[in-house]
Amino acid sequence: MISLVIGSYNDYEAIIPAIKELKKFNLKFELVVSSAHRNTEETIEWAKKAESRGTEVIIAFAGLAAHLPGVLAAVTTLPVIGVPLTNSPVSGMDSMFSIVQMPSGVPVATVGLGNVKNAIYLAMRILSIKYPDIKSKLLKASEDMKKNIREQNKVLQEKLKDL
Ligand SMILES: Nc1c(C(=O)O)ncn1[C@@H]1O[C@H](COP(=O)(O)O)[C@@H](O)[C@H]1O
Repeated sequence: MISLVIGSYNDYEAIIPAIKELKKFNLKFELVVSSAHRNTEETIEWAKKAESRGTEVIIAFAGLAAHLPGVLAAVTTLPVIGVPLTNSPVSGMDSMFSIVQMPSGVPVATVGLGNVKNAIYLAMRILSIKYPDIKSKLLKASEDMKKNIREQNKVLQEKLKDL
């Protein structure tokens, strides 16, 4: 199971594309709101129990001073992916640095600013080591992507003829 955490209910809108991706691939997930800053003890308790509840990868989405992924990573050995959201006056630079600059021994994997879908793909890659059906889904998605680019190229070549 993939466990998704958002630091605030206000992050929900931004992560809808990630939820759609999870549903598209028919992956088991849970989504909770929990904050390392605002309900610290509960967040730590949740993360400590995550593995025994069946979580295999945690994805933590947060904006501003995004300490959430790092705090989760500090209390579990599960892989944690941190996603910097872009809702700040500095367009997510604050969350990106908070997530990426973890001290040695407490790694948090990350993806591009606001790239919530890539967090799902990265989680799938981690899980594909254990689950062949997830690997098949990734391979199929990769084939679809290639097909899509070939189609885009066809359209482009036709457009060029008209110039
Ligand atoms: N970065 C964190 C943490 C944390 O790291 O624990 N908790 C909430 N937040 C972030 O604060 C932003 C503003 O939240 P509010 O809109 O609720 O004030 C959200 O993007 C959330 O992820």
